Amino acid sequence: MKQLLIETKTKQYPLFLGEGIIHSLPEILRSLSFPRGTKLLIITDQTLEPLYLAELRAMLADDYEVYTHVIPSGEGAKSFEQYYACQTAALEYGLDRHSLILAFGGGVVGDLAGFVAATYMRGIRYIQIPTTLLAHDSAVGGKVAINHPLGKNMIGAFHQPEAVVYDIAFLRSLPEKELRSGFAEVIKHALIRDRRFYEWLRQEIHTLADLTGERLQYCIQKGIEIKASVVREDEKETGVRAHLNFGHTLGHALESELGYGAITHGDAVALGMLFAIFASESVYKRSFADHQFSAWFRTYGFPVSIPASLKLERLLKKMKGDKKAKAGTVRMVLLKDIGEVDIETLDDDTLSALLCEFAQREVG
Ligand SMILES: O=C(O)C(=O)C[C@@H](O)[C@H](O)[C@H](O)COP(=O)(O)O
Repeated sequence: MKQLLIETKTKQYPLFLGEGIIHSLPEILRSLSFPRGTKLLIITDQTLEPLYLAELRAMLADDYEVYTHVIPSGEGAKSFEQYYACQTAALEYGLDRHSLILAFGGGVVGDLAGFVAATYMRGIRYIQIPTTLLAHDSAVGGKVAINHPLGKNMIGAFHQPEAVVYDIAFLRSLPEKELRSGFAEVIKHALIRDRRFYEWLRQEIHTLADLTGERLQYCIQKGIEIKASVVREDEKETGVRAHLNFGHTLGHALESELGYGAITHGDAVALGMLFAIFASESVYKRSFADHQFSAWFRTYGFPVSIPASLKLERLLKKMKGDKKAKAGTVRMVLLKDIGEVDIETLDDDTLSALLCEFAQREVG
């Protein structure tokens, strides 16, 4: 089992990474140095419940009074209704300020359960136990949130977990679309900070089928290290942390416009990255050979053009509501070079023209 340290201004916590490490969860929890309460609430989703919940519950029963709460699977569960149901469960089970929440699942469970932990009795401890590739990103760094029909992750907090326990054995049973979704964030991490890792990806990962064994573990570890280095510099997104939003300005608008869950987060971010690269070429007057990126992305099955059903004006409106926007003006993360990004302010006319051109471009 590997142990990485996630350090932020307010907290340091371990990330345990390995195959089959879920079976060591009781020992891992005992090794953590916070005062232990009596109650523990596992929040998970309907897909994971029949596969693992009974085993997980039994594993922890010697150390805790274990309670469980199951949410529907999918992005739609990051809703106010599900958040409220989690809070009701926590109150009914009598969780107190010393209780612990386990977020057992992918990004949706992690974001929702983390936000429940951030706000229950003004904040209690929680552990992230990611089960997807996407969660190599979302489980690290303490961003927790639910969605609003008017925008993705609009209601949330920064609340760091006590630990992240990442058992890559869970990834074996991931459906292809979930693997692809997580891989988009791996590509993002490479593009924003690490040219050599980007080159490695282009050489080694030709199809999603290559994402197994040592290659998969390398992608996860590199992604986590890059994410951790950004969060170490800037925990609360006052500066460089916004770079992690590369591809997300359009990506989040797509998710919200299509309806949460209609497109995976990673597919939306991948298309958002293609748009960001397209905009970067125009703003920085340089060429990244956009068509090559589109062709590369297409080999994994990512969408490369904006669905014709979407209205560009509505997408623009959502992009203007992005969290990085200032006084209604969009600030997008753009690619200066492979491994280097910056934030640029784009006025409405420029953004609108770029989006139209992007939507109409020929993808060979
Ligand atoms: O951790 C971050 O910071 C990120 O921006 C990582 C993103 O990949 C992730 O999707 C995040 O939840 C988006 O944050 P948001 O603040 O734009 O909602």
